Amino acid sequence: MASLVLSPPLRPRVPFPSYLHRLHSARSILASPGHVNPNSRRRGNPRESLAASVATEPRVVVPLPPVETERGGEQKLAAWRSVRQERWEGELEVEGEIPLWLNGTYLRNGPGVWNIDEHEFRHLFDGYATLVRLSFRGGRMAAAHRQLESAAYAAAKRNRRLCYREFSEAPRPENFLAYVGELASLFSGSSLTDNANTGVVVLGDGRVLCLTETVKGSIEIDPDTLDTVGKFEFSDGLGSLIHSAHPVVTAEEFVTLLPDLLRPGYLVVRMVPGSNERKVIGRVNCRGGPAPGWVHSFPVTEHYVVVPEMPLRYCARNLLRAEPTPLYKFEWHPESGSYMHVMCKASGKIVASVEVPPFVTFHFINAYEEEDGDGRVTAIVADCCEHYADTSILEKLRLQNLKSFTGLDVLPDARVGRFRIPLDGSPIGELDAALDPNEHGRGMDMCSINPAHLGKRYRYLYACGAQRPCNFPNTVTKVDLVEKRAKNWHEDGAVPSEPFFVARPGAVEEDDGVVISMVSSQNGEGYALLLDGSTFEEIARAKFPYGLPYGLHGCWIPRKN
Ligand SMILES: CC(=O)/C=C/C=C(C)/C=C/C1=C(C)CCCC1(C)C
Ligand SMILES: CC(/C=C/C=O)=C\C=C\C=O
Ligand SMILES: [Fe+2]
Repeated sequence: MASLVLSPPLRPRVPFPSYLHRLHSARSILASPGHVNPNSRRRGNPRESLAASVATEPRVVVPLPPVETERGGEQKLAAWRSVRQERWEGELEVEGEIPLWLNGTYLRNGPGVWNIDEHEFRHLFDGYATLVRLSFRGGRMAAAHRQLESAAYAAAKRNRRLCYREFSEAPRPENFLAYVGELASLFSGSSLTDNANTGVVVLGDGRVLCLTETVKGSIEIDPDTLDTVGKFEFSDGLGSLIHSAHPVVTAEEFVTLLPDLLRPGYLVVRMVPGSNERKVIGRVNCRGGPAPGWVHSFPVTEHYVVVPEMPLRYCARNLLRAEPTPLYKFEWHPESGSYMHVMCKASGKIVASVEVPPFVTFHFINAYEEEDGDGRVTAIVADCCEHYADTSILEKLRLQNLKSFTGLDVLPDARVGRFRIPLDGSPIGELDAALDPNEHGRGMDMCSINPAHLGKRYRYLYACGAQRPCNFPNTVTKVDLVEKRAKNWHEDGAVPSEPFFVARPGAVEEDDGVVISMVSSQNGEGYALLLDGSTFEEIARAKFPYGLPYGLHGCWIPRKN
């Protein structure tokens, strides 16, 4: 069994946090008889307030769990296996050179625990939120890993069963009365999960939030300790239960969309630093369908918010079901049309609403305004990771499918979908591939850009692409939207997470910086990978002492001094 003592012990050249070698790790608490909670057989309502559930656990050194092995002793990819670390911290040995200017913290959130005892979750998006941190200073790298103490996670640990509705999983009511109670709690939102497993953002005032698609799953954390601070309470009484998992966050504002399932549409809202109050910028009424389209993310330009209306729409009936449907809480309505709406940020007025070809996307990449010779904005260009209007990608993200790669090429094709939304009153917008998708192996998701280009013209995007055959995006790709070429990083059998671009302070070129990704490698290990943003050559990697589960989105917090 591996142990967490780094060998040989590293002697910091620059002061590092003193907690680096105080470690606490435990695998699958929910499966470990040693962790049976005395309350675990408790009946009644297992849901509780987040504040009550925030636990401060003792820091003790315990051995690392053995890396799971397949029959015959061959080690397995950790990406889709639960890797529980209630509290782990350590310095990582670096191969290569970390630029001395890289000074700050990269935080990544994502599902990382997909079981409760013997019960294995169904879908990638069901897993309990897992934070991994990389701290860079003076060319060195330290790391930390913790579970987020959401009420959903705390209740699952305490009761050893699912207590809240996750993306594809719902607690099974024990009888008809309990079922009626469940329905009532669904309308109040109390049965929805607060498992904030999708992203992590830094507000302009420095507060750090983990987020998911339920509004109650907005949870503040302390980036230094990864402690769960508590639920982020919005003080505005806007009342929506769900929002986009990806608000657009800058030093000046937090902008997000609140889908309205009763009167199909979206509220576009804005919150400023230091406040917990979202103010309504405006409202978009849906043009099609029985319900709003899923808005996992949306793009903005300097002056406009773009509201996508996909034919993959929320479905009230599916929300009420305990059993998953083929598209989970959603339904595909191609007949309802697909639209892109553009709202002026200053006035809340809708300046364009055009019909576009059908599309399926989780992630918008960026958007910008096109001007004519007189500086008048004539169109909005909005780019996304587009799945050819094929919803089967949702099914491909089931854990059973992710875990059973047979060598067949089963990842559906994806492209950089580029919308052109005219602002001259024409009713139709365009959607085309921004470059030949073969440049990135016809895989495209989990994207980032240089944040200095948010809402502006830009040339480069970073994302995960594909080296086929594969069942999941397995490359890190840099796309040059001007040359229409891509550079691809790949390692056999490895699964890299979202490449995250960090600009060099003082940089002039858009791609002057580094790209960080966390890789789960074929042999069961996990490492942080640094690529040069410009050449896309590997500049450093640093191995974790255990395998890393897959994670979703990250953020960068520069060090202040
Ligand atoms: C991880 C990720 O990308 C998406 C997570 C989405 C979640 C947890 C969605 C949850 C939902 C419910 C539990 C009920 C209401 C609808 C919806 C927001 C999809
Ligand atoms: C990981 C993923 C899609 C991969 C497709 O190729 C989507 C994640 C969505 C949530 O953040
Ligand atoms: Fe996402």
